[in-house]
Amino acid sequence: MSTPLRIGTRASLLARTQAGTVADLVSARLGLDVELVEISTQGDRSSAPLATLGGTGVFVSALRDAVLDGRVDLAVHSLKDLPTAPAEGIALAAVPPREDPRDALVARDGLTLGELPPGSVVATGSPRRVAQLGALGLGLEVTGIRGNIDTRLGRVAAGDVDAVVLARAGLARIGRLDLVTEVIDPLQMLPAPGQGALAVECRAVDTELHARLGEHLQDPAARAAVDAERAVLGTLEAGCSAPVGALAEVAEGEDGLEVWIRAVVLAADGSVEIRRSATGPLTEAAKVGTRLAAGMLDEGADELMNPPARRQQA
Ligand SMILES: NCc1[nH]cc(CCC(=O)O)c1CC(=O)O
Repeated sequence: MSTPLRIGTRASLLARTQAGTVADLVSARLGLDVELVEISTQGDRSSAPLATLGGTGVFVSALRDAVLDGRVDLAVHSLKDLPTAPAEGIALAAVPPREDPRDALVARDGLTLGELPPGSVVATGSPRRVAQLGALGLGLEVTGIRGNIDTRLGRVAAGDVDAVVLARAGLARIGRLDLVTEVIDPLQMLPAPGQGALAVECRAVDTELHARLGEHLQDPAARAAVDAERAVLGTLEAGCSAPVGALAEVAEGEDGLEVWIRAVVLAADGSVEIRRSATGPLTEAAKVGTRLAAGMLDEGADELMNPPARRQQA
């Protein structure tokens, strides 16, 4: 192959590492030459709260534009940053093997959540993490934070805050697992749908490339798990800024591989929550997620996510 396959990435260390992982897979398994191309996005250029930048899609659309107009052939995203609505002309070609999806605590002095004294300041910009920290009832004070992983870690090192909560996967990818003081059990904090997984997108018209990526890069269990988790988010019509956690796991059942999914929807402060789980065949992963979320809506999930007071303010 003379012209290399161009892989679009955001410029952050995490994004470049993720794209590098995919580049290595493409080169090893498809035998193609690859080239990384950095694309800057609105989410990278601004330090405003994500919600004010238009929420879910800020990191994603600039990369998709580069795929659609032919500057690059593939885009690599953190799957949890993808909006649930499909994008015109773009195919989700592969979900490679997933990192550990759990959240991680990075706290001063090696402390765990249970060891942080009441009144300790924990920083996170994620409504899902804010709500679940509140639900733990530990008397922690939660404060907002933005910026890349290094910036956030720096706030603990500088003593500005007592702890931050981050995706364990991001820390693993940039080689900072040494800083983790607790990997948070999903019983205490369910991760964001798709957390720890990567999305490899290409042009929908590149059907041959799409098929080869699906065959050689995709981990079928990871794909099924994120399909189930994203179906929860899509059915709830919630974005990445909603207090929704979901985690699907794949295991051998009586009739073959099964997906088991847990999900939670919380009030913003974590004072009320709806929690459910469901299971079904791997081949119907998305249906399992949809069914689970429909049950949560029956229990009032929509009112929890969009309380009347907040509707009036908007
Ligand atoms: N929302 C930002 C974001 N998008 C993906 C990751 C980490 C990697 C992943 O979750 O796969 C992060 C940072 C974080 O949540 O700590």
